[in-house]
Amino acid sequence: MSETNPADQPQDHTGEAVPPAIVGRGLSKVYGLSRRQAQRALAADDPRTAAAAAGGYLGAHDIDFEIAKGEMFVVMGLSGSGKSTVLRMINRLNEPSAGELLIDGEDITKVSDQRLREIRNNSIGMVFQHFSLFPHRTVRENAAYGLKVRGVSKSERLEIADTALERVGLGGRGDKLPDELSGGMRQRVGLARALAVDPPILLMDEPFSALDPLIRRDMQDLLVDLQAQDQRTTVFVTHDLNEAMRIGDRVMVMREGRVVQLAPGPEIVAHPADDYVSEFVSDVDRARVLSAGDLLRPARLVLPEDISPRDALRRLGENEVTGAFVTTGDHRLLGVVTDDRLVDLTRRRSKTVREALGDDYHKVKESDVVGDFMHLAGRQVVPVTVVDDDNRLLGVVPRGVILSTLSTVDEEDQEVAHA
Ligand SMILES: Nc1ncnc2c1ncn2[C@@H]1O[C@H](COP(=O)(O)OP(=O)(O)OP(=O)(O)O)[C@@H](O)[C@H]1O
Repeated sequence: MSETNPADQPQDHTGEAVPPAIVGRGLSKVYGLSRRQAQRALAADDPRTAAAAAGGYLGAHDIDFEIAKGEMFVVMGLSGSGKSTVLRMINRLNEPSAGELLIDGEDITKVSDQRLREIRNNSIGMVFQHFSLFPHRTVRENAAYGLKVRGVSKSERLEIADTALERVGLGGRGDKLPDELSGGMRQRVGLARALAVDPPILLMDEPFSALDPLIRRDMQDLLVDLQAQDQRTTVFVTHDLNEAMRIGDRVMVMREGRVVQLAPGPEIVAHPADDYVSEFVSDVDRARVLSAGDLLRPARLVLPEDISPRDALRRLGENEVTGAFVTTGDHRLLGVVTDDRLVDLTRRRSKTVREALGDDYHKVKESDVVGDFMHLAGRQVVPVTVVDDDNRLLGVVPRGVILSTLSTVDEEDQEVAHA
């Protein structure tokens, strides 16, 4: 298993570390056995077999994760891998057989039933694949349902519901009945119902899996937009790695009740932990998932702006390259110089490389996806060049790295391609 890699310790505006929103430690779930029998099975050398021998089923085993506040955390795996089991342990719809589950530091496996109800009502919203809307109530009333349960007055809850419907693109449709809407729109009502309550944590169990691909994509885009605005701690279950990539900050890949990899999507694509993960990765459109930042390599040669053409030529020779970047003292990119232009300058006895600066290179930002610039790679003397918002040079994406990454060649060959 790859390193658990909890989200980089997030900090608030004062630089204080912010504790994670949800922590799972050693979480296991055995179905069909008493707690005592389950714990006996979990203590065995082979818990899966022990659980089965006792007439139970090991749904999830020894799961560890930390979910940061505001993170979109995706749980992904094949059917039956234990995704829903893990999700439902977070609000104890599934009672964990072992382990701790902390929400804002409080272990909810130990709280009273009343406290659990409070946490479920106030802190955790849930969206399912089938939203089970009330067919005889209007879209607005359906969206307001969670607020009704919380005792919010009618006028207030209908107003909040309208705002939520607006946010999911259903403004003006509040008076309709659910069966007057398409499948995709009904899912939007379900989402509006969850948003109306505004829970700090949202659990989503395959919410888009029943939708046609195009509508599904729209819903993913909508979720990404909403998430950019709300930064709500969200746990999203899916069996589709492309969906996981599109929406997730990090992805936890599950197989047979265990975690096989937990990492940001691009890292999973670049370094799948095993053959099971590789199988998922082979279906991913890497060019749309990987960004310049994921393929970033150090620039081979960076020269200061006050270097003489003669010294610059010598450095090119020493480094066996035909071109180099020229930057200011604070790393801002001024341009590139090539050996032929430098030779020209030395002949003219020029003192500075500034006259030789060219701009025949392609600049991208770290977040630009490879698919948007890969056609430009290799057309220029220097590789695709990555800069930050202040035009500071971050590095390059060599053509060989792009080609080898997109064609799943391993890292060693990438280095050869880079050289
Ligand atoms: N209540 C239950 N009793 C017995 N076994 C169960 C129960 N719920 C789930 N399981 C089993 O536990 C395993 C994990 O189920 P889970 O629903 O978590 O998988 P999943 O990855 O979410 O799959 P899917 O995408 O099909 O929902 C499955 O083999 C399932 O049959």
